Amino acid sequence: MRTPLIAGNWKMYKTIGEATALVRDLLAELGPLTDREAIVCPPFTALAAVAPLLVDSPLGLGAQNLYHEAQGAFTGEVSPVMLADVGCRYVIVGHSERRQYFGESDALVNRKLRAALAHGLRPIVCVGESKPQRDAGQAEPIVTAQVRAALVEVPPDRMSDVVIAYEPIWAIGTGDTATPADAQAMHAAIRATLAELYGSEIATAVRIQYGGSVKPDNIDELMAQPDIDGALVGGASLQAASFLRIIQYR
Ligand SMILES: O=C[C@H](O)COP(=O)(O)O
Repeated sequence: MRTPLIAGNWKMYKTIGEATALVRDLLAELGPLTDREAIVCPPFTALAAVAPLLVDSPLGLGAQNLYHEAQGAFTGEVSPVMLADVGCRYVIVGHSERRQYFGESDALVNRKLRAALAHGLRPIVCVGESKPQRDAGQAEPIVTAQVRAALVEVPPDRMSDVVIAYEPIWAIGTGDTATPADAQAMHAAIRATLAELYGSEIATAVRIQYGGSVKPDNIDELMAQPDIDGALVGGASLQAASFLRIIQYR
């Protein structure tokens, strides 16, 4: 049985003071989580301030990116060792904004994913098609190819730590969510690809999140789909009330 994962990706928002205030507001309202997991992914600068607030709380901690080396002369980068050290359990890898604005290739995404696993982090690897790709009927082959590329040389026994996030690029920050049926269809295609790569037992156990304009008013219908195992939430994770409602999907 898959435990759904709701993750808040705060992107490049929240100073240390704002981040700690939001975490305090979330924890004030959030009861114990028994059938789901929830995490926040603040910017790097707020991780160390947020981490102690989350100890023994229902919320976990993730980062938004990492570099694939443990240490070295890589000015400006942050390593998986450092993320584990600050208390992260998860790290987002290959978000479409990183692919689009920072030129991250499938090969780099794969290196980052393997580095995360090597240092005890759970990667949330993002895949998704653009609007022109969807309009051309190429969404499924493009997304499943991204999944295959991200998982090169990832052995079966590490797949229980991998989370996949399907985020159609045209749905991110636009208010234009994929319909639950379209999202479900892509999630099923991703799971079929996982079954080809690893067999059905492992494929059935991997969590596949949906991301892209997830809001309080669409989370319930999305989570009702059989292959949607959580959400990667951007804008709606920046306010306590909306993120709490998403975590508390029915
Ligand atoms: O990582 C989160 C996604 O990019 C979705 O962002 P959004 O919820 O603001 O559309």
